[in-house]
Amino acid sequence: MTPEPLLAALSASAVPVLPVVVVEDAAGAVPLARALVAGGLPVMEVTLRTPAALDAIRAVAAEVPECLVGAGTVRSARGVADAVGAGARFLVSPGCTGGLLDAMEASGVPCLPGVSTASEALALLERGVREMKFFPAQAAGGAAYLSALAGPLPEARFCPTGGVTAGSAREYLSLPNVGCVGGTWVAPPAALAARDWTRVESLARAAAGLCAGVRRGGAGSAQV
Ligand SMILES: O=C(O)C(=O)C[C@H](O)[C@H](O)COP(=O)(O)O
Repeated sequence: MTPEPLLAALSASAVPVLPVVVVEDAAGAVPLARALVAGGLPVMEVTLRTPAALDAIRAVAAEVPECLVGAGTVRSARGVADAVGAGARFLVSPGCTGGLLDAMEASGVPCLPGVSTASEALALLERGVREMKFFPAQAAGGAAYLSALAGPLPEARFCPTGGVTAGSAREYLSLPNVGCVGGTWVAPPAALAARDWTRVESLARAAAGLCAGVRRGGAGSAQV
């Protein structure tokens, strides 16, 4: 069964912003998810970069069902299995290999494999994958680069991540080939370390306000 495309769903939602979080303390994951939901962003990508990540996914999946929790920094078939086993409802990777894509597709949950070049995007399109993460977005060329890909690769839809900020999110979202934007600016490591959920909620609310209603791409506008 082909899972529901993630970017299409986020793009169609009121607020196409994907908070990326690096969780050092699994005990903070539930209040973090609740703060994001309260701020208007009911989705969270937990990067598999810390020992606490899988417990964090497990806790949010069990206790905050209104938050769509997924895993980021998925780099291997093992990471796919661990993340889905913990309850991840989507998977995001910084780059992609054939083996990783096989595992992601077999997982049964929506995936955003990472690319940063036209050739990598073409390789995914060749496999029938139209939704991808563009990483590291800012360092790889930013909105100008993505805009340039829209001509030759009109069917590809991207989630730019890596260096995206409150200041650049709207510019990305105004591109026809961007379905949502992602990043840690909504839940910065310092706020998580301080367990400052009020700050996270207010950053989420600001991001939601900033990005609501921006004209954007997404599967709905994907004309091939
Ligand atoms: O490796 C992955 O799969 C990732 O999830 C990478 C993250 O999306 C970015 O590292 C977030 O970048 P910043 O928003 O600039 O902090």
